[in-house]
This record gives sequence, C-alpha cells and structure tokens, in this order.
Amino acid sequence: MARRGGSAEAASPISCIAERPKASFRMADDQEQIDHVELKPVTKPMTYTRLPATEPVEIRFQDLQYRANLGIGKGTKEILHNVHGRFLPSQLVAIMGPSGAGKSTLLDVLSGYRITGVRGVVTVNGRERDLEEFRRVSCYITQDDRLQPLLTVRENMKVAADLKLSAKYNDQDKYAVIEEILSMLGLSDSANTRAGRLSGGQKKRLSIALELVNNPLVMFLDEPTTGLDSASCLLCIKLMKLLASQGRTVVCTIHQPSASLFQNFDHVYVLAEGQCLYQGSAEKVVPYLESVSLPCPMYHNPADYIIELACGDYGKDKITRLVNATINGRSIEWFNDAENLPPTTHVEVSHRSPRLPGRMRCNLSLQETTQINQLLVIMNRGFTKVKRDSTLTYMRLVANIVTGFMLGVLYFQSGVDGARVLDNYNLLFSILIHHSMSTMMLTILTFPMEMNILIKEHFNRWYSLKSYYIMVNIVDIPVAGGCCIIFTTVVYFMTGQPYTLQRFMTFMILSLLVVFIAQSLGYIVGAVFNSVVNGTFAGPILIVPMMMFSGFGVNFRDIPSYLRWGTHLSFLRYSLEGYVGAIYGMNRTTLPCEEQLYCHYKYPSKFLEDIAMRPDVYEDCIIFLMLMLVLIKAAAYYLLRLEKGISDGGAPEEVGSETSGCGAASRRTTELPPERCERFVLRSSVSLGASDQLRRVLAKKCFQ
Ligand SMILES: Nc1ncnc2c1ncn2[C@@H]1O[C@H](COP(=O)(O)OP(=O)(O)OP(=O)(O)O)[C@@H](O)[C@H]1O
Repeated sequence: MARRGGSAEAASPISCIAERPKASFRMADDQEQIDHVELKPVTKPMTYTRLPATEPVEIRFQDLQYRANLGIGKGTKEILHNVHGRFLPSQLVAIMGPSGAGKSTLLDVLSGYRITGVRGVVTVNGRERDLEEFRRVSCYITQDDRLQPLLTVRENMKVAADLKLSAKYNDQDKYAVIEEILSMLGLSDSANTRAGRLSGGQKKRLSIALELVNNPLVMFLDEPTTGLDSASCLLCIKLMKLLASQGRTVVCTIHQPSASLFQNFDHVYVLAEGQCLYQGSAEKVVPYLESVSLPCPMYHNPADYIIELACGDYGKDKITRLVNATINGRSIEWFNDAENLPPTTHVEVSHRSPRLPGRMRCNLSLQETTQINQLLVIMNRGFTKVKRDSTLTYMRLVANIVTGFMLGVLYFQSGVDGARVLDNYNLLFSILIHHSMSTMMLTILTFPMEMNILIKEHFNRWYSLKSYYIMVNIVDIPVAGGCCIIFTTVVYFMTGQPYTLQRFMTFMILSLLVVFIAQSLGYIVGAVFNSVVNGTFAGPILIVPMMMFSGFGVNFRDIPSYLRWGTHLSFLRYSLEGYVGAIYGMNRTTLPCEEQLYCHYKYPSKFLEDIAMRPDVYEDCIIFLMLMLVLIKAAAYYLLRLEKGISDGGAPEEVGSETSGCGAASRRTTELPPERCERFVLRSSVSLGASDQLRRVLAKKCFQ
C-alpha cells in the first residue's frame, strides 16, 4: 500500500498517508500554538505562571492486574491482564481503547482511586508508589463533572482555594490564584455564573480549574472530552497539553479521538480487553502498525484504525498479534527518543530514589488545612446551598405545614376528648410515621448525589470525611428542626393536646429526636446502597420492623416472648411510649367525655393499661433515643467509610495540620527551626506555583 508518499505540506496530517511534521509533536511548538489558540470561549491567550514543583513525575507499572469482585459467591473478574506501561513527565498521555477495554479501570488503578483487587507494581520516579504521598501531588478529575451547581464559578473556586491552600495564603493571595486560573481557562467571563448553568465544556474546564488550585504534579482525567463539541474538545486537549508542557504528567482516557485531537497527544496507550496493544508516541502509531503487517488504510485516521483493530473488527487474532508486538506494554521501542530511555523491564523498586517533593511529606494530614478550617468552609458552602436551594427548603416547609393542618383538621381536638382516645393514639403514631418517613426518604434521595461530590473532593484531599460528616449533620439542623417544630406545634395545638409546657416540651424533644434518628438512618441506607432505587426500597423496609415492634397494633403484652428483643431496638417504640407518657402520663387525672354516657377511657390509666404502656417512662425514652441517635450516627459514619472506601488517610492527627509556612512547621511533630522554615515556605510556594510577590509575602511571614 502506497503510504507516507506525499509531501508533508500536501498531505493531510490526519490521515494515514500523512507524514506528520515532527515539529507538531514538539513541546516548544505546541506551547506556541497553545498560547495563541483563540477558540471562542477563551477571551485571552492561555498564559499561566503557576508552574508545578520542580521534580517531574514518571509513572511506571508492571504486571498490573485488576480483579473486580462480582459479589458474594460470584467470584471475581479479571479486567486488567498484567499490563505494563510507562508514562513520562511533561507529557500528555492518552489511554485509548474501545468501550469496556479497561481504560477507566487503568486510570483508577494508577491514580489510586481503586486499590482493592489490584496486583502488580506501580512505581513513581522509580520508587514504589506510596499512595498517600502520591495523592498529595496528584489529582483525579472524574468523567462526570461533580460540581456544586448552586455556587458560582468563583465561589466554587474560592471553596477549593480555602480548602487546598494553606492558611498562609490570605484572601487576596487566593483571589490572585483564582483569577489567574480562571483567566487561563477562559472562565473569567463566567466567573459569576452558577456552575449548574455552565455549558458542558465550561463545566469540564471548571473541574480542571478546581484541581489546579494547588498545582498538582500529576493529573488524571477520565474521559475529559466526553459530551463536548469538537471546538471544546480541542480546547480541553490543548489546555491539558499546556499543563503537561509545564512539567506535569497529564494522563487522560479517551474513547476514540478525532485525528486533530489525536495529534496533540505526546504519548498513547491503547488497550483492548484489558491488554496493551500499543504504547508509544502518537506519531509512531502508523509505523508501528506497518511493522506488524497491519498497515493503516489510506486516508484513515490512525486513531480510528487502531480502535477498530482493538474492537476485533479485523479479527481477534490481530489483537493477540498487537499485544505480542508490544509485549503487553513492556516494549518502549515506539517511544519518542526511545534510545535514551532506560529499559522498562528493569524498573527498580528502590527506596533510595528521590522521593516526591518534600512540600507535603512532613505533614501528617492528607488535607492541606486544619479540620476546623475544613469544617467552617464546607459548612458555609452547605448553608449557602440550603439558602439557594429555596425550592426544596420551601417545599419541605409547605409540606410540613399542610400535612400538619390536615392532621389537625382530621383529629381536631381529639386530645381533650375521652371518647376519642383511640383516635388520638392513631394520631400519635401518624405523627411518628410522618417524622420518620419524610426525613429518612429525603435523605435517601438526596444523599447519593452528595456522595459523588464527597468521593471526588475527599479523594482530591479537599477535606476529611470527619469534617464532611460533621458538616452534613449540622447543616440540615435548621431546616429539618424548623420543619419538625412547625409541624409538631400545629398538630399539637389543633388536636387539643394538653396545654402544659412540660408535656409540650417533652413531646417536642421526642419529635426532634425521631427526626434526627430517621435522618441518620437515611445516611446509613444512602451509604450502604449505591443507588437511589435500592435505597428507596430499603428505607421503608427498614422502618417496617421498627413499626412492628413499636407497640402500636400489637401491644407489648401480646408480642411473643421470643420476639420481645425487637422492641428494645425499635426507636419508634421509645418515641411512641414517650409520646403516650407525655400526653396521658404525668398524673393526668380524667378526660372530659361530654357527648357519651359511657366513657371507656375517662381515666387515662385505663387506656395505658390496655395498650400495656407505662405513664412514667418518657424520661427514660428520651435517654434511650439520645443513645440510639449517637449510636446510629456513629454507625452511619463508619459505614460511610467502609462502603465507599473512604478513609481519612492515615492521619493520626489531622487537627491543626498545614502543609506550608511556619504555622504548619510549629504544628508538626518534628518542629522546624526558623531557617528551615523559611526554606520550607519558599520551596512550598515554588511548588505551589506562587508568584514572586506571593513568595516574598510568605517568606516575610516566616519571620513574624
Ligand atoms: N466492579 C466491576 N465489576 C464488574 N465488572 C467491572 C467492574 N469494573 C469494571 N468492570 C468491567 O470491566 C470492563 C472495563 O471497564 P472500564 O470502565 O474500565 O472500561 P472503559 O474502557 O473505561 O469503557 P468506557 O469507555 O465505556 O468507559 C468492563 O467490561 C466493565 O464492565
């Protein structure tokens, strides 16, 4: 086949007949191209002064295997089959392959996003990857843009800066960083637009911008071009190329790039069925295919052709041939400047090699700022979201008021009528069901959406799980508590329950406890079940046994002895018994029965005897419910950690830890002397990409 024949000028650079000009893959030329790219969304040429830390990061992997667990009794499935590879610094690396080839899995494994089921060796600069250390210098940008839709671009960035930059950066410094990043990514004009209203391309750029705040050395991006138009795709790839050219290692997955996108990649790693078909420079794909007697057809995009081969369109034997040719990623023959690279087969897992930049190492915490700071920042964000999500807040308020009035009308004055004691008992149970179901279901429905953002932000070290969990519990208190108070007050007085402060307050405290217990159960269900559908099913299923053992319907006397243990575990039992005690206990003497000659429940003690409840246990019920609340909240926290594989990252002392500056040094277990502190601050500011002015400010602070 006559290929590679024509002149470089005449031939299209996107087809297999093209002799691509080498220069188009060279960094310097790319930098020029990128600096002058003027795609629509970018108002200024891309300039970026925040350079990453000096030490480049090379990632290698050997015999990498990933086995997914298919569930209890279903065994495992091998997804990555002993692949090898080597990603060099200052390069834009594309992991390509057909759908299901294992691209995202490889990216997840390399970034440390997936750790269970992984075998093989990943080395970073020749040393076995220390996951914690690696996470400090890398970031992971997920395929779906997990942004806070109700916050503006600048607000999103400010939250990132508050969480990812140490306390030595004041607000002015942070805004300087933010403005520079926004300007580089062409987001300045949208700085005051809410993230939810951005276009797909803008959302992607904002996702990248958020992670650029602390200037990572390694960036992993899962399908960054998915859902973008061709101009936005090109802009996104060129942006990644710029970031790589500044010394970062940028690794992304991409399904099937167009020819114009493909030529921007420095390094390509092609996967098929969890094996490596090709590893090397983008421009050497054509000669590689020729070398294995699978020449790329004329006028064909080589990226398309190699994906077709990977899909098995030309026969499964071709996949085997390609895997053998590249020795499942071991071969470095098709790298640019391959002669000058040490052989991949002799990767030394050496602890003597230089470690990653020291800026983060002496810090015990994975997060950049103190836990108090994390909590304040995300609580502030949480309250802003609640304020802006007015529809949900109003809906909750209105739903509680309307339901309260409806119950009030239905059971009007039932609390003061001896003839309607059973109606009133039904009402008390209805109130409990309202409090528990409405709160729990709302949590089950909204929590999974939050979970995705939590997993991304926590993985990228914005905050610890502890801070998040405390925040999430605090932020909902005003609305959940407010709704409960309004509902309870409306129902209590409309239905004529006794007008004494002690009874009312007992009733209110019990109601609030039920609401917060139900909310915590919602967190448990949300943490354990991955989907809203499963959670929506599991929530009511969890409540049913609580209802069965509440003493309503079947009273405690009639529950078989072998099932009585259940009554001790049901929070509805304690709340119902507490309610009954608050309404009919506390030495309530008689109930008026104006319209009846015979009044069966004239004496509340008779009613209490019939339903086998004691009048004087409401205080015990409150204590039991408080204990249950604490236990359920603790259980929800630990399940969240377990189920989502989230840990706070071996940080024995997170509170008070920072990464740079004298404040950080003084808080470390090993105190730094002033001269080392200054060096540390300067080095940190360099590694964080601070401007000269910023560096001077930080150094000055060191001597204060
Ligand atoms: N936890 C898991 N359990 C079972 N199978 C899994 C699991 N994770 C991944 N897989 C399977 O592994 C294969 C590779 O998945 P992966 O998401 O890495 O593919 P991909 O190349 O990124 O595909 P796409 O481009 O469609 O996102 C798929 O067949 C997928 O079904």
